[in-house]
Amino acid sequence: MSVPNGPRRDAASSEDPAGGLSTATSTEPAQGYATGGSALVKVYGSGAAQVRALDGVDIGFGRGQFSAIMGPSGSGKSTLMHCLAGLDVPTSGRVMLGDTDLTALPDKKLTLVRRDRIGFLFQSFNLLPTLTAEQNILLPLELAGRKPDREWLGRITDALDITQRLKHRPSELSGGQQQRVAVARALVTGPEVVFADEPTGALDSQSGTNLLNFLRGSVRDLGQTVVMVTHDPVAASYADRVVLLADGGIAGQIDNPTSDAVLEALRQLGG
Ligand SMILES: Nc1ncnc2c1ncn2[C@@H]1O[C@H](COP(=O)(O)OP(=O)(O)OP(=O)(O)O)[C@@H](O)[C@H]1O
Repeated sequence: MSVPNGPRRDAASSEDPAGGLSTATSTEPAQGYATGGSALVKVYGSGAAQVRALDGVDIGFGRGQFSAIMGPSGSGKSTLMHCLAGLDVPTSGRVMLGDTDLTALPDKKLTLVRRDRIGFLFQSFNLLPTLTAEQNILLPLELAGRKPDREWLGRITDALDITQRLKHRPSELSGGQQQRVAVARALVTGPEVVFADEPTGALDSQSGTNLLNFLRGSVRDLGQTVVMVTHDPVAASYADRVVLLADGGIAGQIDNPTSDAVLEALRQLGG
């Protein structure tokens, strides 16, 4: 799978031609990044049942970078991603999407930001069963009242090798095809950031490899920013950077990770 030349990538290009690749570190504040958080705390429950899922996290993800978030079970990966993506609200701290402070937005505006500026990719493909593949892909645009860019749509679906399957419903597609439809849906709006939660978790290894290559290519060729939560060191090795979490805090980072380096880091964290 190769990645088409994109139509327009206003966000990824202008301010940071280096794509943030060399400058991002896990302890810098949120501003100036595609997405990030400052002093993020997330507390669930109260009293004896209280859990501090995030315990003062400072993190920035550079534009045009493919980042993986890893760590032992319960370390706060999903919580961090959900807070960054505006799916959950931190107890305190600030979440930035570009120059927008998500934590300062009222619910309605946050919904619009999620719809218009963020792409989502989950382990379960979350396609609507009654819609065709094409209708599923175009849904975010439809909800936004935006007209599809047919050329862009054609390029994405060609690159993902699903052009022949667009009239089919999800139940008529393989798991790998369904996930590729979900990828097309995540990219169709030209989002500033794609958040992916275990995107290869439900795929066979060949489909998973294809998907990771595509995501990698979208970063390389389109300047897409991708933030992925994964348990899989091989999946993480496709990223430019791995951020390690432990007990709700940043435990380290690995630039240009190999699966062995990730495995060793996780072993040290007890994951
Ligand atoms: N809605 C919730 N209510 C109460 N506690 C929660 C809730 N969501 C998460 N937690 C707790 O917060 C901590 C962090 O959870 P989180 O799901 O972010 O971890 P994770 O690193 O993604 O874990 P895993 O790898 O198992 O998916 C855990 O102790 C979890 O039990």
